[in-house]
Amino acid sequence: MVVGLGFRAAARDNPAIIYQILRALSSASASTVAPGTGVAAALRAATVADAGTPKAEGRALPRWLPAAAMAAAAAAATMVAAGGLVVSGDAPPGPAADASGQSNQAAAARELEDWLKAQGADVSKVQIKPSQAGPGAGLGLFATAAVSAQRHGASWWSWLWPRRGGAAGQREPTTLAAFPLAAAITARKACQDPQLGEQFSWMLDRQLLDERTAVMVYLLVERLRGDKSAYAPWIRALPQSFDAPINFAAADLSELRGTTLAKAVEAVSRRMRDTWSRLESPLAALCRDLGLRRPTWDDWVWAYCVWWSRGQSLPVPESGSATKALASLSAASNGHGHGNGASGNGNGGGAGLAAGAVRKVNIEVVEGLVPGLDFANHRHSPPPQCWWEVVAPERPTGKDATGSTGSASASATPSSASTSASSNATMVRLQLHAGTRVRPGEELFISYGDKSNEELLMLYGFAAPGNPHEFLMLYCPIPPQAEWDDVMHARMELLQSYGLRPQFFLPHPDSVSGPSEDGTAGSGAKRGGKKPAGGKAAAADSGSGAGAGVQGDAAAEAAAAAAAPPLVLPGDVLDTLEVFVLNFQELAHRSRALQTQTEDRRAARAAGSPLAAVAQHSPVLELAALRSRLPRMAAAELKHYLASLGLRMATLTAFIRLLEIKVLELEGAEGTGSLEQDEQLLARLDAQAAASLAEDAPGKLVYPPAPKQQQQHKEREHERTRRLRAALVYRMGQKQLARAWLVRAKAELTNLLALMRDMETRCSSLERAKK
Ligand SMILES: C[S@@+](CC[C@H](N)C(=O)[O-])C[C@H]1O[C@@H](n2cnc3c(N)ncnc32)[C@H](O)[C@@H]1O
Repeated sequence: MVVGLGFRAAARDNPAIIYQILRALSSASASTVAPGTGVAAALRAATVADAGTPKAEGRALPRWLPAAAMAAAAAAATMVAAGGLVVSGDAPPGPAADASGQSNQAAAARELEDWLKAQGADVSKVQIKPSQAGPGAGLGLFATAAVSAQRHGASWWSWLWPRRGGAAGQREPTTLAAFPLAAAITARKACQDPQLGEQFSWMLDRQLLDERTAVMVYLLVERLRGDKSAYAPWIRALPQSFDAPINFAAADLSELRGTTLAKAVEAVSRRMRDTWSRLESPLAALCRDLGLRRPTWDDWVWAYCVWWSRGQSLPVPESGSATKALASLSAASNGHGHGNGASGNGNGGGAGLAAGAVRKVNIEVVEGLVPGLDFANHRHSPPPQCWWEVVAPERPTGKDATGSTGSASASATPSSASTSASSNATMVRLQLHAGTRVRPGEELFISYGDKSNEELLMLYGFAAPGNPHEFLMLYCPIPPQAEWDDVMHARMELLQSYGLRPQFFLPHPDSVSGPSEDGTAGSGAKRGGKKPAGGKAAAADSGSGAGAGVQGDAAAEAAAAAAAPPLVLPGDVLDTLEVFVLNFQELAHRSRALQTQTEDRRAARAAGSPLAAVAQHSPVLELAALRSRLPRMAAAELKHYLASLGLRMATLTAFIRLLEIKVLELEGAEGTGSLEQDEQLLARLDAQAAASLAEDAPGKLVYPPAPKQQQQHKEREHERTRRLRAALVYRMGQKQLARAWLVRAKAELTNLLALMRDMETRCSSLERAKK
């Protein structure tokens, strides 16, 4: 069975290619690597040899969009910084202060701020210091002044002086900080490296190295360059270790037993090791030539984690604001002039476009790390105050984007960017959401996107309690391809025609919207849907213990099922499940129906007629509605519905089986115990955190300071607890989801069976009466 990474978190490593490239690099200095040399031949050979290697699945960069949650955080006046340093509030370091901790971190943050200013950043309204986002959150961005951003729309005084109020939606966003794109670390920047630039350019031009790997390799080399690196102050402020599970020790990993993440971590670690095994020696030779120490596996993991936890896709407009440019593009493609204000980071925080103001602006997407902005932490609730966008200097219309845009700025060296946050440099701006106000000293949050805890933990090393974007991933078991019979082939072909995979994602059952009246799939989570029940509430929703279901005698069971809210399965989930229960004839029938539908749509498109909405492939069956119509149904209709309900019964049974397996994986002997046990463990951790908070109260001086060994031991304990807590929050969410769906699915099956029985009874009595 293919282990799919539900969150598309796998790195796009191309190990064979990287190996060849690095080998080539190691045997040639900057001036000697050129097309047509022996190196070029070696690389050509490498590309040919690699042609058969399947491409790793690409994934969208973690985009920092607005959304929701920070949790247990407030408790963390004492926390272990991501760099493994113990930080105690804001108090200046006294004799007992951990010299390697707070003072180092504060000094690193100050040095970073000076460096950012020298690059041309405007950080006058922000400060980088220890975050309060949660245990291990490291540093964060804080406001140094009170700032507020007015709501979009007319000002309150506009009825008095209408013209001074300005048009609704045209207000410029309030900028809290601005970072020059020229200082961003991108593949282009790697190409400008005085020693390695030519090699990077040459390899990227020939697509022998992908942009992300180039940036990771560049990051690694920059770190090894130490004080000589152009980014030294930034690198010094970065975490030295990460809580992402690829760094977990075996004991930490065992806390994830039975989860999708555990499988994903295994797969990613294997790929990373594979990449490293190919990278290691050529990279070592390269570093030796540069006079740097030999890079280690830990260096590679560090670069990998830095990239995945801080990298961004930067939409760089040729002119003006990315938000407006994106709005203009969508307005132009929609053929009308009112943008929706969707920003570069998708948070809709930017100013909208006034009607008639459409001006098409080209955008180039650059992947990279933006020093300074990358210190902004995430939360989903309360909503983050900030969002970011790239703003290029205004240029006259009509020019082509690619040559002369922000990308040109992106290619400048850091030092040449010291033009201050002036209007002639492309800047990445941290903007305040309209209608928001921040106080001095308040931590500024952005959103990393509507990410589940699986994604947050995998990429960023933390999980957010009460995350509204949680989902459960289920796999349909597939035998090895060599064992497929005709039916299995037909199943997989139909699945592929639907554009589906043998796996699906389940948000909380309360957040799924039902199918619309025309039968179109109500797939996915309902926006602003009911918040998933957490903790005890969810446990109550889900019965008790592993595999808990509706218990008691048949009457009580039926009554409980009848009282349960109806099960709404997202359309794609239903379609996927049905593919695995249909028989051969039914599969062929579905295939033909799909073909007809495709042809109809093609014909409609050619004729310029409106396209019919794509309907969910399985029929809409609302049990309550069917039951209320039952007394009026004729025999033919009853038979028709009995056939459909028969299929639904099989689908539900398969679904329940998958859920039972999942619950067992999570809570059974191979898993990590029951949800109730997890709740108790989390409560214990909270109590311990509260106790140690009192012990390590900010400003409390301990003299003499604890011996280094003792401090290190304490730091390791903190790290272990932090990882355990993150694993707990994530796995509890998974257990809650699995149980909630199981209870709902079992109740639906009970109701469905009762309805089928009643239909059959009515059908036979109608037929008897006819005779
Ligand atoms: C883009 S960086 C932000 C800056 C980071 N705090 C630092 O010290 O460098 C992302 C990392 O910040 C931390 N982080 C961000 N938001 C967090 C949150 N809500 N809770 C805990 N850690 C968080 C995680 O370690 C994550 O990998």
